Amino acid sequence: MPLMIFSVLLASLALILTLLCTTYYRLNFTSLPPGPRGSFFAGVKSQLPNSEPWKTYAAWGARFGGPLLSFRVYNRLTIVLNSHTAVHELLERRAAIYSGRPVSWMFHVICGRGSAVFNTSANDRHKIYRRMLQRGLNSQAVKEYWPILEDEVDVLIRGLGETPDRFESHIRRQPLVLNLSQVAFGYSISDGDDSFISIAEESSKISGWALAPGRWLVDYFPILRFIPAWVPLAHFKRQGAEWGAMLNSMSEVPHNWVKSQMAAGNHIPSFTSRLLKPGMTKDEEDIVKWCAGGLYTGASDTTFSATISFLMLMALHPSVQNRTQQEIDSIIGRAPRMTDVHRLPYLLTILKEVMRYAPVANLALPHQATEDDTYTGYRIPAGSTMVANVWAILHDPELYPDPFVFDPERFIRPRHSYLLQQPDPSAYIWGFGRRKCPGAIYDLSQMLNLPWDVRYPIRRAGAAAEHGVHPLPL
Ligand code: HEM
Repeated sequence: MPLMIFSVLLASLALILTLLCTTYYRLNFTSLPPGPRGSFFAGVKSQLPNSEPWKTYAAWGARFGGPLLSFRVYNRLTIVLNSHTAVHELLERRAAIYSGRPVSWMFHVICGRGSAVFNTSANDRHKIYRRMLQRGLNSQAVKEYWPILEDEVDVLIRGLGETPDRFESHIRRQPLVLNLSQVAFGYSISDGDDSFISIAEESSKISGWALAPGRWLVDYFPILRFIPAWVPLAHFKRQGAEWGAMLNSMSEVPHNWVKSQMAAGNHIPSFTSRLLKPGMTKDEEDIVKWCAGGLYTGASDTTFSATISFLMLMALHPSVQNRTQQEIDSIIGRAPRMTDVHRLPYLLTILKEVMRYAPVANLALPHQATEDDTYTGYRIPAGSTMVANVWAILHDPELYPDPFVFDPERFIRPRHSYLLQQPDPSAYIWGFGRRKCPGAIYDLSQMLNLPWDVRYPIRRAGAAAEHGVHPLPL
């Protein structure tokens, strides 16, 4: 008996020692990826740039070497992936442990936006969101929106022709009308000053302020969220509550509008009306609301930015425009429709090059590592914020020679050419793993619909550029 107790004690001791040694080894002999270390308390907070952080991360990556870069702001560790191999291995192949979202205590908790598709952690609810979005945005479903897409371009052209000085608002109207109103809610926006547009713009601004990195101490010391709002220094609590109430009522407006239309029996079929069912629980209805909100939020700024980049690059490269026109004239011989697009290979390469040259989401959206991991000998602790530097990858001269030259030809080199064909940027621009953009097919359809119909304003802008006038009023 004593021998048995002794053996059990010995085995337990061995187990404890092994655990201690493993932990000690992991903490000490595998190190964090290199990067700037900053001050003891705030880390690199004061070194973070106010704009274009992707360029700073790329420069830090080059300075410190290696596929990963790490830095700390207060107590939060960020790991930047500057290489396509690291992105592929971690965010795609190991997606099961890299698909979380870092919590922004200010935005997700104090402003109450944690249940949005973008913000929720990779849990069962997120899976339900993704299934619902997939149903509404797969290639078959997207075909149903083609007539709306085609009609909308006519409105855009008319607007650009009649009031070119309101260029930006015409382009902004396009994704808003399509996604917010027609597709998500069956709502038709009357003009550029519609209240739905103001709501959308306001909510995008608030989200930007509430999510600004390094701005809110509560994001780094979440215990601060328990400070009562009346305490003089708790300005963030009062501000967050005010923004939260505004954001909440803004997402309620379109949702309640659909419900009232349905009750009156005169609604236009939409993503929301198709999913709302009588007798739904509050939570089920909330899921529909957040998904429709995701459609709108995902589509507005992204599509706007891609459209502006496309127009500007076309205006600056008249030879590319002319070649597109020749392709359309020789292959289709009339204004093409959505079904013709895949017969226009040059047009498709232009879109690839626009997305590569001026990516919309230069850093995609941050993911979170949900378990401890290692990569190329570096330690990645659970809870790290993982940032894919999409801009650095799409401007990596090893993947894309002369990366700062706008050259659609790079994607159509003949197979036998001594120059390798360059990777399709679609592998990076839509994000990664279980978080990849569910609106990719939809957005491509929308973008593919643009080029021929906007060629008139593009031509005018191009001609102006040749005479030294700024090509577009940006
Ligand atoms: C040029 C257009 C667009 C670009 C470049 C783009 C890019 C992205 C990127 C980079 C992400 C983050 C992926 C990640 O975390 O790894 C994302 C997420 C998302 N996008 Fe898009 N997007 C575009 C248009 C759209 C459209 C048109 C919709 C809806 C109709 C949409 C809906 C969403 C949603 C709901 C998410 C959140 C996914 C999640 O967290 O699970 N996006 N998008």
